[in-house]
Amino acid sequence: MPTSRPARSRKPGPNPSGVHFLASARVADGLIRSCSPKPSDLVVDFGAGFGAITAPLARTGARVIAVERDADFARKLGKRVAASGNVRVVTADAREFPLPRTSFLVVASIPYSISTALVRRLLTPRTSNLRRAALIVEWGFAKRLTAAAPRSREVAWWAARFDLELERRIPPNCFQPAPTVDSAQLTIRRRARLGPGAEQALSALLDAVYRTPQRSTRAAVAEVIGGRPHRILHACDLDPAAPAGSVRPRRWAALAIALDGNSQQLSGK
Ligand SMILES: C[S@@+](CC[C@H](N)C(=O)[O-])C[C@H]1O[C@@H](n2cnc3c(N)ncnc32)[C@H](O)[C@@H]1O
Repeated sequence: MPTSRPARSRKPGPNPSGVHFLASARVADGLIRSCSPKPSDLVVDFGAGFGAITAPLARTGARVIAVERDADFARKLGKRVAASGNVRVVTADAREFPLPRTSFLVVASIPYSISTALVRRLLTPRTSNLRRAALIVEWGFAKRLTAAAPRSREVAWWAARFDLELERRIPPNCFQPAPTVDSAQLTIRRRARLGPGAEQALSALLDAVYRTPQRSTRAAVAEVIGGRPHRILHACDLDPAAPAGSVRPRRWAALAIALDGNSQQLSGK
């Protein structure tokens, strides 16, 4: 896996706060490139700090919302980006900031302490308008989210509807001060939205799977659809005998789409 050599970006100055600021312009650029924001896009930077990501984001011409909880950081960032005209700095907690009601991107080096809460807000709701995200997160967190067979129903729900990819390792020396852990660039891309019927089927499948992940795929699916699931499992190329918890979440999404299609055919829709 490639690592990124740090290329210094604008220094934030003395840092008694314990916050790990991104100090690599190359990492910031890579993050932005993977979302390729256009001037018509709305991009949110959560935990914007002094703008290591906000400032290069502003140069893409996209509309940028920089959310920062620390009022002093937010004030300094506001001054830094005042001339750009396309950045709104908001002093707020990222866990409560109202998410955009239209399609949006997220490019951010998020505070690791709120990673789960933030990703939950972005990926759990059926109505989420998130289209794409590039996040710097703790290495272990990125590994958990991108595991082929997630350990929890929650992560499987995210991975069934979004492509979650661990793009690259980001070493501690890309930050100032350097953290004790490795970080990662996590890229998130929404797949085609499921219809309401397929989403309901997916939710029921994941409930059944993660209640007893070690039982067979055949048993888990039979619980949801009743009767014998052999034909649909075969059609979806799923091994009936494999442990349900070993199946990739995107395969559950494909099965949910097939189940929804079957029920629509049966009801003559
Ligand atoms: C890892 S630093 C990243 C700063 C900046 N994005 C950078 O890359 O240099 C995380 C930032 O998130 C801010 N922060 C911490 N908790 C937050 C929260 N709940 N909501 C919004 N910002 C938060 C911190 O003040 C800090 O500026």
